[in-house]
Amino acid sequence: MVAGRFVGPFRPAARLSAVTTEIPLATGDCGAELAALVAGASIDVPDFPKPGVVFKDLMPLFADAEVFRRVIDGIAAHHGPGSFDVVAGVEARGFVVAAALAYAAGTGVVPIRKAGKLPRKALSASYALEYGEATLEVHEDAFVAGQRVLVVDDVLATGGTAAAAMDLVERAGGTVSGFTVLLELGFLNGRARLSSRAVRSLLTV
Ligand SMILES: O=P(O)(O)OC[C@H]1O[C@H](OP(=O)(O)OP(=O)(O)O)[C@H](O)[C@@H]1O
Ligand SMILES: Nc1ncnc2[nH]cnc12
Repeated sequence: MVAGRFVGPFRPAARLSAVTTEIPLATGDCGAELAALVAGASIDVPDFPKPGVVFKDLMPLFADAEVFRRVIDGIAAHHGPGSFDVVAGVEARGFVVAAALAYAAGTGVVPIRKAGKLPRKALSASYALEYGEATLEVHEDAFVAGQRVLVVDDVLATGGTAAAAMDLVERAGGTVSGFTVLLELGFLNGRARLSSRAVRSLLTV
């Protein structure tokens, strides 16, 4: 695998003009191979969802069977068997990562949902993110007391979403074992806000 090259059948350059093929050396917390996979399968979309924001689109990574499998298996291997009891994922893109990782690791998955979607009594946390504000919720009985919860998402930007998600996990009785994302926007300093947590990103840009 060469950093910056697409490894699967998906070739966004043929479909999307926004793709950048000159990708700088990829670095992250889980090794050069996983960093390169994420770098090679994300697309920068300027001014989405509002002017000034460069949106990191990871849909090509999810759509490429080989890249998706290698990324999910790589996360599972990095954490090691038995290092967490359940995966929690943040709606919506985090669900894709969370469900696949839970399946690969042999655990269950707890969805942390946007407000108003859960049918039973839920805990809420409101927060700001790079391009707006939102509220997350989790069922109050989502976790067995002390259950080790690996929280996952696709992107770490300001850290507002991650902080709210982990706060909810702990208020619901879980013990956060870590927070893992595919892609971190380092210039937004989200990691500093999560300094008491074990944060891992496959790729930091
Ligand atoms: O670090 P932050 O600044 O909080 O931003 C990161 C969050 O932003 C995106 O979610 P979004 O709310 O856009 O939801 P989506 O997955 O439904 O698109 C992304 O999936 C993260 O959850
Ligand atoms: N720039 C960005 N790209 C994709 N997802 C995000 N979530 C917050 N900021 C983001």
